[in-house]
Amino acid sequence: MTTTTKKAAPEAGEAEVRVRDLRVHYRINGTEYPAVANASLDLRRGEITGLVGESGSGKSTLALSLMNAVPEPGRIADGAIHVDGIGDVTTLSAKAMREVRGSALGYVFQASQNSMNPLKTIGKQILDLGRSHGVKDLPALLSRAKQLAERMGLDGNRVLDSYQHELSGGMRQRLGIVFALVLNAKVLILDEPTTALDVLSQSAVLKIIRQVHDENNLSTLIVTHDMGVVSELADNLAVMYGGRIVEHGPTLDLLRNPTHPYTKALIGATARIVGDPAAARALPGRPPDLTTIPRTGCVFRDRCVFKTDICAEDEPQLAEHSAGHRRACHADAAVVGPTTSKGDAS
Ligand SMILES: Nc1ncnc2c1ncn2[C@@H]1O[C@H](COP(=O)(O)OP(=O)(O)OP(=O)(O)O)[C@@H](O)[C@H]1O
Repeated sequence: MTTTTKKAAPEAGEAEVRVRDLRVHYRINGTEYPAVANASLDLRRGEITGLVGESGSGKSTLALSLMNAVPEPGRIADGAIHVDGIGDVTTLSAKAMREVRGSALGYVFQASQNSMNPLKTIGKQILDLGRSHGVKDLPALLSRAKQLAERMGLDGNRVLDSYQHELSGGMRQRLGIVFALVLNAKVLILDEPTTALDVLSQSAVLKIIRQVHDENNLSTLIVTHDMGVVSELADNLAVMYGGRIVEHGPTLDLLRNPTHPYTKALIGATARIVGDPAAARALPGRPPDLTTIPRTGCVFRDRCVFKTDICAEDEPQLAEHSAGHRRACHADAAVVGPTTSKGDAS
């Protein structure tokens, strides 16, 4: 007789989500182009990971893949995404995926503040969410939603009785986070969670995200093009360019010792990190779009001040540079960092 033992949930620091060799394609005019290529990333229990990079680098596509929710004309072409207790989400049926979305995997998509149901109050939408996931104690669910809304600085009773059009963009963005957390998801994915907020509300909401993350020992991924936003919040940062993760490591280590020229340039362009807006330097050039991402060699080489001949021929692979710090670059790490000159983070 065989006995099955339920696998224990991961301890703090263990990987709850493991993305391996992920490739995601979009089809444009009959041709498939990779928006994410060879991406491998762990989301660890108790840690906030910031996924940063300029617009178009593939961040949202990677985040959507974690929910197996890449829209047409996109598809996950290769790789695996293991979520603890669920399995490889790339192989789950649509029905199984619907069950885990929201309950195990909480998500706030970009612009989700515009995607609430305009015909139902927020409270009714919370009840619908609960029913669709088989929640028995609906009053308890509403009370948790109210508490979370209050944590987000909102008037709980008022927002639950409101329709979307009665709420500001900032209020809706906070409510998006409430929806993501109300079913006790263990993995939280936030795509640009604070873009509709002014700077003060932004930092208040980020603080609350950190508290709720800590209290519930979550594995959290925050996607943003604004390195300043996540540098104060995330435990580790993954930097994307041209669909690749080009550097990944503990936040402080990465900010002090960037080992990829793109990370270094991003840091130098972020006034909040540099400290002096006048010293922040915009990145020269523009990122590639899907059709112009180089198919061979390093995707960043056209904008790289450290490029050599090999960069046109051979794509650098993400490899360990120091404990927990990975980079994909042919240039010597010591030549790229640390950031000390004017305009760099120091
Ligand atoms: N539905 C789609 N059809 C075709 N191409 C797409 C689609 N969605 C995204 N892309 C392309 O895929 C690439 C990656 O886009 P993605 O939105 O993942 O990047 P991002 O880093 O999240 O950027 P942003 O911060 O602007 O959302 C971009 O070149 C984008 O134009």
